[in-house]
Amino acid sequence: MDARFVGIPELVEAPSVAVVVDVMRAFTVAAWAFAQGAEKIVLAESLDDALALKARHPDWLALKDGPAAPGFDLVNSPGLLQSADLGGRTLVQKTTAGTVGVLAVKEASLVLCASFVVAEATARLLRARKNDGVTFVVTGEDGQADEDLACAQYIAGRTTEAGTDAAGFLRRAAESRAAAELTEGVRQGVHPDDVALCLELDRFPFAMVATLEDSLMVLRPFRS
Ligand SMILES: O=C(O)[C@H](CS(=O)(=O)O)OP(=O)(O)O
Ligand SMILES: [Mg+2]
Repeated sequence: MDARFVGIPELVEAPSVAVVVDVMRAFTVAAWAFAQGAEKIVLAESLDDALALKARHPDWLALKDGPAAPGFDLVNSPGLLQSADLGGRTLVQKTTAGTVGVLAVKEASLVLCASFVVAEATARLLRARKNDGVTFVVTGEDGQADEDLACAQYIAGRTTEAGTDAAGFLRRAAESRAAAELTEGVRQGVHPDDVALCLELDRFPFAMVATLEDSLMVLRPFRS
């Protein structure tokens, strides 16, 4: 498998297969939402779009990163989501990096959203698909976020070599700028357990696949 690692600004044309990685925190949060029972997550283009979708579907829950805001029900924190009952619910998610990365590759034939908590399930799906080339979208810091790059490189390694050791990749994520900002209170809408929850390798057995449904990008868990 030929693995390419790119930031969002480098996405000039849609790849065939894209794995969009956001460890801290969008796709750790998405996985937790499914673990808490959510049926699907609609990835919104903007905060206004998220609120408009919720207005059209009053039973949907809107989630954003940063501080809580009027009209939004949830923030982008795995620690805060852990106690939410999301059974059967649809979420609308809008974040700074993760959801933007997915919308940039919505024309791809296969779009996976990934983080360490679904790493092996993501690699398993890629192994089963036997793709020649996979584009990993490193969503944070215009492709420089080391927590996302480390996770992408780990998943690429697991896809081709089952024995890839996670320790060094997890260490890089733990030492990343994002981890420091979450720990030091630079970012808002944070639970004290967020960094640790983002570093839980293979916490969940499912991958996450995003598909276009009626012109919306919709994320669902995929159990192989
Ligand atoms: O919620 C997050 O950690 C970040 C946003 S920010 O860097 O705190 O503004 O969003 P994400 O898209 O999950 O990287
Ligand atoms: Mg991030």
